Parts: sequence; structure tokens; C-alpha cells
Amino acid sequence: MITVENLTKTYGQYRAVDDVSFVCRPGQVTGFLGPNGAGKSTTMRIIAGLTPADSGSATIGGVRYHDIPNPGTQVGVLLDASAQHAGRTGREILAIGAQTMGLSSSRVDEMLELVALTPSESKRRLRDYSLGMRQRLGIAHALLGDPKILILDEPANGLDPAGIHWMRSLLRTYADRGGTVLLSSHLLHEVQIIADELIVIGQGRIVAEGSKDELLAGAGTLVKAVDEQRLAAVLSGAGIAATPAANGGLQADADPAAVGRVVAGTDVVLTELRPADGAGLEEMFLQLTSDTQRENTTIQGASA
Ligand SMILES: Nc1ncnc2c1ncn2[C@@H]1O[C@H](COP(=O)(O)OP(=O)(O)OP(=O)(O)O)[C@@H](O)[C@H]1O
Repeated sequence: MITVENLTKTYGQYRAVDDVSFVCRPGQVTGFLGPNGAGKSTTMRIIAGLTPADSGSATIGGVRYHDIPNPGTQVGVLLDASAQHAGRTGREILAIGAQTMGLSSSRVDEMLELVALTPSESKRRLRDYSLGMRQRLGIAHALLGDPKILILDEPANGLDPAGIHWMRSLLRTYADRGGTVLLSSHLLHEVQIIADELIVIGQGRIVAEGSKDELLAGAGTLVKAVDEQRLAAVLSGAGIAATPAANGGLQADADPAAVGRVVAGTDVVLTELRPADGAGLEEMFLQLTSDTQRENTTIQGASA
């Protein structure tokens, strides 16, 4: 379990992390979302003992990162996939990691296989790796010591669609086996698929947190019909507010069952009816992290 309590970090006059508190639990993937400069990396660096906080605390299993014996066997960290010696080969980087953690060298081959880096790729120098290959190597490095906790900053960055799919199943399996994952990303859709819990940060402050289902529950319904004007009229007649959705159709301010019930007794022919999840997260992200939202009230999910 990762516990962050009232964490604050200031650079000069600028408060990069402002009284941030959250918990990441075993068996769950916690998505850490926020726009550029929101304070995600700084928070993760503090948790991983790389940046000192001004105040507050960050512990892993109740212990500060620096106080964990052989930390790589407890916590896997990937903050910057390029932050390795560029002249070393992928295999050398993993071998040094294994040696430092006192692991058998067979672990290196296991990890290379896990992240699908071929023997010939593993002999190339890091400077010749693509970003996606660096991410794969970084994930291999984070998993080397078989830790129960993973802290990953933008791990999907640079991965191709197959790579993103691969990472998603890897992290899902890891969490389902009881692992704790804290993962930051700009890829809202990706986080939406992968995460159980969401933490949204804007200008150093947490603006929303809770289970994904709770946070998206209020997103309403995406509904499309052959005749959308007629649909809009029917919804409006039933007292359901609806606005045009970004990719066609209407976003109705009611759950799908309520919308379906209203439409069922009319001549409106629906072509789509579903929870407006995708649009919901993006809307929420933009709304909660816009420049004017610094003083916004935190939205708390019940199970946070
Ligand atoms: N060492 C530093 N010195 C001065 N300012 C810093 C330092 N590190 C981070 N900051 C500032 O703190 C703020 C938060 O940065 P941080 O890297 O944590 O954001 P982020 O949410 O990870 O952003 P991104 O998504 O762009 O990576 C930014 O305004 C950044 O400029």
C-alpha cells in the first residue's frame, strides 16, 4: 500500500505539490491523471525517495522509500525510461540491476522475455533504443526484483497499440495477483480502461479522487438515433437535459435505462445507447484541471 499524506513541495515561489493525500491499495491499479506540470512526476519522485518533500509524508507499506531494505525487491519504479546509462546494452542494465538486488542472472532472461525484447535487441545500446523499447526495458527493470508495488510514470508513452495492449494485460494480471500499481498518464482513454481508482491532480492539488465507476457514474448517457432532432425533442419532453456529444449523438443527463424507457414508447429509432464513460472522463479532466479550477472543491468518491 502506498500512503501519501499532506505532501507539499515548493520550488522557489511555486508550489508544485500542494497538500496532496491519497492511498493506493493492493489489488488495484490507481491512475494518476493531470495535465502537464500538474505535479504528478514530482509526487512520484517524492514517493520513490528521489525528491525531498517540504512537508507531509509518503510511505510504502508504512515505511519511507529510503528505509526499505533492498527497495527494488519491494517497489518497482519507472520514472524516466531514458534515465539509464545510454552506452550500456539493455541486457547489461538489467544484469547490473539483478546484481545490485542480489538476484540470479536467470531473472534477466525472464524479464527480457516478459517484455518481449529479443536477444538481438537486448544487445543493443540504450542510445539506439526507440522510446517504446526503452519503456519495455524500464518495465523489465521495475519488475526485476518481483516487487509487490509498482510506480510507473507515463509507462505507455512511446508504446505502439500492441504494446499498450500488452502493458494493460501485464498490469491487470499484476494487480489481480495482489500487486499495487500507481500509474500516471495523459492518455485518458488508456487510464480509463486500465485503472480501478483515479486521482486527478491540477496545479499541484488533487481535484478528484475515487473509484473509476463512481467518478464516471455521473457522466450520463450517450444516445444516437436516426432522427436526432426528434430524439432531442422526446428527451426534452420527458425533462431529460441533453447536449450534442463531441462525436455525434447526444449526451443525456440520465442513466441509459431512464433514456431507454423514455424512448421505448415513441417512434424514435435508436442506433446507440450506452453510458457516456469516455466523454465523461475527458470532460471531467478538462473541467477539473482548467486554469481557473485551482480553488475547486475536491470531488470525493465514497471508497477513496
Ligand atoms: N527541479 C525543479 N525545479 C523547479 N521546478 C520544478 C522542478 N521539478 C518540477 N518543477 C515544476 O513543478 C511543476 C510540476 O512538475 P511535474 O513534473 O511534477 O508535473 P507533471 O504533472 O509530471 O507534468 P508532465 O505531465 O508534463 O510530466 C511544474 O511547474 C514544474 O515546472
